[in-house]
Amino acid sequence: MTESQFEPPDHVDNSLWLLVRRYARPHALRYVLAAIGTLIAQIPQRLPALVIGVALDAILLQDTPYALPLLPDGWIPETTTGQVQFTIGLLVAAYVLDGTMTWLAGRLEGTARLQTLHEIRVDAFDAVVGHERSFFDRHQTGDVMSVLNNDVSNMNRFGSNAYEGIRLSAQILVAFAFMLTIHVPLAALLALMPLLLIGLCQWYTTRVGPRYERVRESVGRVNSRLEDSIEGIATVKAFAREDAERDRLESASRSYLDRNWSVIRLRLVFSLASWVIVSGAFIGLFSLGAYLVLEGTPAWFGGSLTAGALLTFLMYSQSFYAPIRQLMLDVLDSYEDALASSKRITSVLEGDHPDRNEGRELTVLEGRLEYEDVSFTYEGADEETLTDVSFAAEPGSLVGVVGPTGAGKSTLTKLLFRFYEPDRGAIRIDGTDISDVSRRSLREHLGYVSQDPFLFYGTVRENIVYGVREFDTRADAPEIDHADVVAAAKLAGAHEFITDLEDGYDTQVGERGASLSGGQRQRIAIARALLKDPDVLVLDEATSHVDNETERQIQRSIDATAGEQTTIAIAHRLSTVRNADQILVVDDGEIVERGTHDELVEQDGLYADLWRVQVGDLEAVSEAFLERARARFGESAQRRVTEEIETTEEVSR
Ligand SMILES: Nc1ncnc2c1ncn2[C@@H]1O[C@H](COP(=O)(O)OP(=O)(O)OP(=O)(O)O)[C@@H](O)[C@H]1O
Repeated sequence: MTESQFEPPDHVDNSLWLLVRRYARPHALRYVLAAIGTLIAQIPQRLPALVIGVALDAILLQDTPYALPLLPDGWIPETTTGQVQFTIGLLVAAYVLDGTMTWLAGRLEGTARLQTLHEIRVDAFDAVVGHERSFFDRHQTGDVMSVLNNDVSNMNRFGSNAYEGIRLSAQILVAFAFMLTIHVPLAALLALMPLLLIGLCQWYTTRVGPRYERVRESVGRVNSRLEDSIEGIATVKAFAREDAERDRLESASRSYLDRNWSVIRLRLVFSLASWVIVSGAFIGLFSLGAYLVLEGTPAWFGGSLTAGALLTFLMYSQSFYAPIRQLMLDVLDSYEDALASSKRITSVLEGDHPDRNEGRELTVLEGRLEYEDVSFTYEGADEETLTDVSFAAEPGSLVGVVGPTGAGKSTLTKLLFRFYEPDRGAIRIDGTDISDVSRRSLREHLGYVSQDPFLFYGTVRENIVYGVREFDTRADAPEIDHADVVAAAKLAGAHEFITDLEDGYDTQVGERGASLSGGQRQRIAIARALLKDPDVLVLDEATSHVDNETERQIQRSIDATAGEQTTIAIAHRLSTVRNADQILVVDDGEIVERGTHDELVEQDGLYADLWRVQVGDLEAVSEAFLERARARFGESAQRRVTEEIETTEEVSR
């Protein structure tokens, strides 16, 4: 896999803007009201400094008369006591208004932001599960999870910082407006300082953006490593590879650390440079202000400046400098980080994934399945995996698919589900080309049991009903008739062991069904597929983990249901498909032989040799077969064949 696995498609110019447009815009009213509330709250927030400055000059120093901008003189009490009370009243009113507006705005913004994120996460998940199998061949699960978790959470950080950005901008503007009311030339001088910072910001963003992209990638890699090691914990332990896994994680985590550190280093330089500019400006302002107060202000520089006014001005300048720095450091920084995350999210959202509802509904009347000259190559593979595969399965028939490992048997059935699209040829059900119908409706008619089926965390019962009902533990979820569940479990040879479990059908199966044996898991998966009552059932080595007797029992059940559904059974154990109406022998992506068991034994080809090996008739195995086995396994071929015979004999006994 390449370094940058999640790249937005070409038609997306600005990923972050796309997410904002699509997900924040529907909540625009709440965002705008929150922004207005934040803006309004700035006025009462800045008021106390102004009032205290005026009160200081007028009441304590008795330098100037008590006067506030925009307030008619008639409103101001004349006595000192009255002015003190008036000042206190103004302060209380300012704090109450500030608190109320901030609370309201925070509430509006908080609910809108969480709703926005919720929608992004759900849509991103929907897009991920909408992708076909090739997407999951290309991306590691942990990396995909990090898009859904870390990158979406990163958008949350950006959302709250962007809101903070509005608050800070308002604070800057209001502070500046108040400073203008005190001393225009001094305020104008102060306004030059942000200009110095713009160049610094440009320097920072061009450097930090690519670094954040690399950090996001390494978060994905750490997640992938974690996921891989924990998922494969049984293998890790069996091979005593804990230390090796630790080393691999350490290397991924080290790369994350290094990349993150390179961001932090840059940020520290940026922070220091901005601090120098801001502090320098503040000291310059204080020096100039003190000089003007002591020496008197020339008329051309705006006239008099009192000590109280200078104090207020300096307090405002703090409400001006601090937010500018915070805006640069936190908001700009989280913007760059969110930009990197938004690229990964839009790559998932906008990536080329098919719409599972696109196409017409599939109607199955009989269940006749037909492959016509189907060829297929996996992405990135040099050779075709399937070449000109053609066969027809009559409604209700059982088709066995056998052949050496890696021959293309599973691939053959993956195309039926449209997990992948064939390069050439067509697959038809009752004459309808499956590429014309929606994937959803196609899959509603199909059942699938793999060699290593996946059980979800939940009860046995929930896993059996999975294919026909939402995996839903809500008390009011529609119920499936328990008798149907039991009937499916009986057909799958699972009922007996389920009733022996401590809580029967309500037994928790553990993570991925960990508390059950491989054969038990397979039987639950077969029950799940049979309960769905599909028109075409695919069993991909579905009974490989069960003993011979149970397999025979399941076979009898499937034979009994055959006639109702068309079944394709892939098997290495040839006895599994011995009674099939038709057996396809696949070798190197092609169907090399076909017929019933007896016909194929009669043909004396590959199938006949495979059969002889499995029944222990080694003497009769053809020289061509042994030659081929030698080519495949080298010197140990003979030994392997003998071992297989011994195993088969043991199993038969
Ligand atoms: N997702 C994939 N991407 C690329 N190549 C794949 C993928 N899945 C399978 N292959 C390759 O395609 C070939 C056929 O694989 P397939 O799983 O269909 O074989 P099979 O006959 O079912 O084998 P087995 O009996 O061992 O299950 C193999 O060479 C395999 O390596």
